[in-house]
Amino acid sequence: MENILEIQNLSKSYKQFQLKDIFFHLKKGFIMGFIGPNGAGKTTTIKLIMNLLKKDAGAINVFGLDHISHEQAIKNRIGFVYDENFFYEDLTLQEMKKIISPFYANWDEEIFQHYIHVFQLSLKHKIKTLSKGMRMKYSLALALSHHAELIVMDEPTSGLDPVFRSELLDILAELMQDENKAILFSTHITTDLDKIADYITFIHDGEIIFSEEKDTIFEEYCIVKGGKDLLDQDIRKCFIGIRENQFGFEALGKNRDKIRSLFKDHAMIERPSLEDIMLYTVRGHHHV
Ligand SMILES: Nc1ncnc2c1ncn2[C@@H]1O[C@H](COP(=O)(O)OP(=O)(O)OP(=O)(O)O)[C@@H](O)[C@H]1O
Repeated sequence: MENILEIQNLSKSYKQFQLKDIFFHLKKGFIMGFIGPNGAGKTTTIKLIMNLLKKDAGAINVFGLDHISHEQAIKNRIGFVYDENFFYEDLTLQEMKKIISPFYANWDEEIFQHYIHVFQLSLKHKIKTLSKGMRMKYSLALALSHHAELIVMDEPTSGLDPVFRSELLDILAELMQDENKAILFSTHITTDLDKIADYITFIHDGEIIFSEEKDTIFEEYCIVKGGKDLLDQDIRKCFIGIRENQFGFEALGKNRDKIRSLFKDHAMIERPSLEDIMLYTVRGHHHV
């Protein structure tokens, strides 16, 4: 299966933050959720992919091409949505579209008009009158109207109400009927991804914790709930994160089979959500 996006040993240092040896790849036909808490490095990684920031080291290939030497050709084939999208505030949506659309060889006016209608936007309105959610919808309409093969979205659901968030997820799922496309979708609203993502890449403090198929993640990780009498030093070491209170504990573990054989029927073993995996990993062994 062909990789649409390949990132290897990518590094970038700021004064107080380092992106360390980032690696992951995204295959044609799949949706990847890129998750991590605030400040983990999601936007920095995405800006590096889009060559909006200069990397210190590493390689980024999009459609098998280096992202800098083939920047224009690559950007023609990417639909990019992020909340700092630059628009001229005094222009109408129609005027702004007229500036943007000629940059894309495959611009499709019919699709654009379709999304403007579905998203209930008016092309006569000025950009500066748009709410945060409407602005995001406009960015989406632009990104989805040039037959992009890779859609890169940085926090596309932030600022959107639950009804539209759900509609957006349906639109993305529909786009994936075309097996030649792929989507990279960064968010900290992990419930959005439970539904549609095929792969999850989890970044924390500038490092990739895992980049795996979603189903594999759910097979591997588990939540264990039990009484405090079950906990000793060795057992604690089996867990990635533990929450304890006076009655008992709840913990995130990896290697479900090993944990099941360790606890037998003395503890409850459940399927975690992506949010559980993120929270326990970030908080580690702190008491809460
Ligand atoms: N231009 C910059 N100069 C210095 N530090 C920066 C700069 N841009 C980002 N950072 C720092 O890099 C870290 C990662 O930021 P980034 O925006 O990539 O995180 P994120 O995962 O997208 O977070 P969020 O979910 O809050 O958007 C943060 O600590 C941030 O303060």
